[in-house]
Amino acid sequence: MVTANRNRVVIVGTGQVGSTAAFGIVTHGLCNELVLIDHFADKALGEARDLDDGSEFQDRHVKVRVGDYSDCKDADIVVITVGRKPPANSNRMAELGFTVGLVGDVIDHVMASGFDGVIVMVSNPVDVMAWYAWKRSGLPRTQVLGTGTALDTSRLKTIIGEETGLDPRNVGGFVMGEHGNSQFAAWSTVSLGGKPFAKFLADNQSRFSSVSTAEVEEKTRRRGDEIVRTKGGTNFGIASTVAGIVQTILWDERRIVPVSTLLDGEYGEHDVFLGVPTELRANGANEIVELDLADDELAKLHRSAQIVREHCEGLL
Ligand SMILES: NC(=O)C1=CN([C@@H]2O[C@H](COP(=O)(O)OP(=O)(O)OC[C@H]3O[C@@H](n4cnc5c(N)ncnc54)[C@H](O)[C@@H]3O)[C@@H](O)[C@H]2O)C=CC1
Ligand SMILES: CC(=O)C(=O)O
Repeated sequence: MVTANRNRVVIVGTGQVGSTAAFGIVTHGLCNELVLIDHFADKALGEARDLDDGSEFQDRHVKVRVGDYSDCKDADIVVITVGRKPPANSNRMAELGFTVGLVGDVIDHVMASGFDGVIVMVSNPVDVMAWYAWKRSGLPRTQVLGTGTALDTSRLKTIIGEETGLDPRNVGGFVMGEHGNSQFAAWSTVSLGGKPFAKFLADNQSRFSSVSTAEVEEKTRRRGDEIVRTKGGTNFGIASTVAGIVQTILWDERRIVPVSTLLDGEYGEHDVFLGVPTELRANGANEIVELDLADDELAKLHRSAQIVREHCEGLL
């Protein structure tokens, strides 16, 4: 449960993703204190100083400082972004061997501090790492979540916005499953201006004849790879996603976000973390919204579960 005064967020890993997420948290003034930890203490120190130097021009002062694992004891949220920039032409599951040792070490240090807040996992492969962090930490299910398909859902909306020329915030619905190649757009949930998206396209053939759901879905799936290819990693989209999740939890906003959370019977799945719409509260990931997915969508969710579960095997 977060403290009433929304006191402290810790980010472990201050590379491209961690430092940009820190900037998002600072610019939105989400907490009183932001503590940065990195394997290279000088890197965290430099980022903290640089972030704090904008204090005069921020709406609210968030004190940013470098810290160590003892700072996790009283933290409300620990965000984990350790890893490495994704290699070109790789996939997220291929990062498992590199990341798992780092994440295990981080979880042990965080828990040794006496931490009892919410872990937000970002490191890839995020669904596997969130499950591993949940198991390894011994924390309740609500207190460990991954960013899941929250970023992919935002990407889907952005791409629909690009294709139609409309504001992406007109789009409702979810990308679900693995934050990886087996993710899927749950088209039965996707709407534009309140109309099912497929019906919206059919009703506006003359304007949007070139737009297809298959193409939008594929562009969404490939968006991360495209950005990695062009600039060597992704940071802004995920940073906004992390800041949004942190805000929702810290301020007990109760937004429904497709974070990666433990399925314990929902959708007929057990013991696996996947991106599904979940109500976020001050204590983390609460009720999963169990949608009436179409049969083909449910089959895709099961496929994602199978892939994620296979990669969890043997990690403990
Ligand atoms: N879930 C998602 O949607 C996304 C996940 N990611 C993932 O985020 C992770 C980080 O990516 P980048 O920031 O681009 O990499 P990066 O290489 O820029 O930063 C990684 C940072 O982690 C630090 N680090 C490594 N081991 C550590 C340890 N044991 N303790 C403390 N710090 C440690 C490094 O010193 C470095 O500063 C990767 O796993 C990447 O795949 C990236 C974008 C989106
Ligand atoms: C790197 C990654 O996971 C993404 O941008 O989707």
